[in-house]
Amino acid sequence: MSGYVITYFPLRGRAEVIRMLLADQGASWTEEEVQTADWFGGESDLKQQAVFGQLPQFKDGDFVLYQSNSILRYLGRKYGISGGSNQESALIDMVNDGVEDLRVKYIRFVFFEFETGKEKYESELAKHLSAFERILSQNCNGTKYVVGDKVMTTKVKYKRFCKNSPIGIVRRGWQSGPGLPTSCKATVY
Ligand SMILES: CCCCC[C@H](O)/C=C/[C@H]1C=CC(=O)[C@@H]1C/C=C\CCCC(=O)O
Ligand SMILES: N[C@@H](CCC(=O)N[C@@H](CS)C(=O)NCC(=O)O)C(=O)O
Repeated sequence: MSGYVITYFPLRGRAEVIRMLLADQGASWTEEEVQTADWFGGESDLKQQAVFGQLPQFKDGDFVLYQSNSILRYLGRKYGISGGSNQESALIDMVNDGVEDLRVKYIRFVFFEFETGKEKYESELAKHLSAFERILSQNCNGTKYVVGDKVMTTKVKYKRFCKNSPIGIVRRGWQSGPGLPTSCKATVY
């Protein structure tokens, strides 16, 4: 066993990309599921323990880490998939930060504008995703990854949270997938 533990709600959410990265690397991990009622009802003292009062929490043996993107970068460095130079790493960070921005839009939509903002969200989504497609297409004519040409150097994968609402990142290859806007080329989970 690797000694990895992901503690999160029973959701894909911010834990899913960590799971994807580990799965891509052939690593195993344990899941600690926190029920949202316990979390918000104060039954779990994890919220007090959590550095910023939030999940996911990631453990690598005794090493405990929070912040999903920090966890991704930690694992990226650990597995040697965070870029072959300072500039490659910066480009990877740039794309990941772009995904974070999109995630925030998605969260706003899901939690605050689900009934009222669906049309707007979906119409703007293609535009947001086209930025990632442009980056992908500019590297090796779109046949490889966001950065570099080696397998696992940097990869983007969209994840489907709900119908036609893909978001999320994992450093991975890309291809057309079902359930996405027609202009979007990405793999859907
Ligand atoms: C029952 C929810 C209780 C947890 C509330 C929590 O503060 C919200 C987490 C969202 C924040 C970022 C995400 O990706 C998280 C998930 C966003 C949307 C749900 C997507 C469904 C899924 O990923 O499986
Ligand atoms: N920037 C943090 C955000 C973490 C976050 O928003 N966590 C949510 C779940 S996705 C949470 O713990 N919500 C419960 C709470 O805020 O009490 C990260 O990327 O890990």
